[in-house]
Amino acid sequence: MADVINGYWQLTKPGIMVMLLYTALSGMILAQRGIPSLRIIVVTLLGLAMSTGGSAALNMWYDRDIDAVMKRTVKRPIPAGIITPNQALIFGLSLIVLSFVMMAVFLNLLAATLSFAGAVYYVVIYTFWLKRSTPQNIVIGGGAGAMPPLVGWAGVTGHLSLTAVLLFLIIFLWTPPHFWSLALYKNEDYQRAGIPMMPVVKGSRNTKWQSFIYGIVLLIGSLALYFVTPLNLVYPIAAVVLGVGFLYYLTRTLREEEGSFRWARRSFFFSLAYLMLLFIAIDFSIL
Ligand code: HEM
Ligand SMILES: CC(C)=CCC/C(C)=C/CC/C(C)=C/COP(=O)(O)OP(=O)(O)O
Repeated sequence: MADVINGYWQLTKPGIMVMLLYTALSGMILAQRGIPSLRIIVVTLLGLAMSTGGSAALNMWYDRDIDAVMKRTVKRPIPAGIITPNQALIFGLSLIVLSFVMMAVFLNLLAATLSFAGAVYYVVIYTFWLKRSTPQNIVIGGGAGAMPPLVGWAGVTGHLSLTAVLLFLIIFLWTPPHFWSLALYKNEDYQRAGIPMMPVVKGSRNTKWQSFIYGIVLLIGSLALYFVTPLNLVYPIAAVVLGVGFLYYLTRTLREEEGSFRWARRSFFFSLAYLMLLFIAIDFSIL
């Protein structure tokens, strides 16, 4: 029984979900320029947890064939035989529908629709279509993971703004260096599963260069936020320090010899710290 409960929990990709919720909360604090009401926080984050968790479950339902052949994913609940594919399908669909209804009734239709659109984007556009067909899969698919701040913003204000779009853009530009750093050292897995990730199709050198270029554009995009919404100096300082730090890791990755993945691994972990700290800096720049 405990195995099954844990299996359902794992279907939601909890680690990634927490980060997605964190970026949404950060967007909410910026939209409110302070702490929003507890009711809005709870409904928005619970709704998003259900739509992101539900779409992760549908991703695992659809990808069960490739998850079973990749070392990193073979222990997931479906390939491990803990949850059946149909259970995952019903669980994922129910969470997404419930999330939409709850947000539409208790929050507003824009937030509910954006959250639903994020789930469709991740499941249908990324998982069903792009992931198995093009090396640009995660560049375009990154848009799904960038949607939570838009949902948070809409949850608080009932509309969108240029500032919200810039938060989206920051996560969108961050996704390629985040994911490709990992894909470099998980290349064998993706090759075996036949997924056309960038390092599989274009090789590691080309992928590292592309990551570096996204890193530069990300630094510029993160600074743009400072010019569209009032923030104190903490933000641009953090954006420069973190952005230059990320570029340092990506440069070391670029310079390490073929077959060594020490800096690729470090770049992946730095990407997680980068996003967390940048969004903390946003909130510290207004509070
Ligand atoms: C298309 C977009 C993305 C792809 C393909 C992707 C891919 C991945 C993969 C494959 C891992 C697993 C690492 C492992 O199992 O060792 C991972 C970890 C992680 N990702 Fe991403 N990611 C994407 C976007 C995002 C976004 C938008 C966020 C948050 C805003 C995020 C946050 C995280 C976190 C926190 C982890 C570490 C926790 C964990 O592994 O459970 N990712 N990512
Ligand atoms: C607003 C809303 C509902 C947005 C949905 C956002 C969402 C769940 C984004 C997840 C992005 C992500 C972690 C992709 C993992 O890629 P993968 O599935 O290829 O990774 P895997 O190989 O680990 O399965």
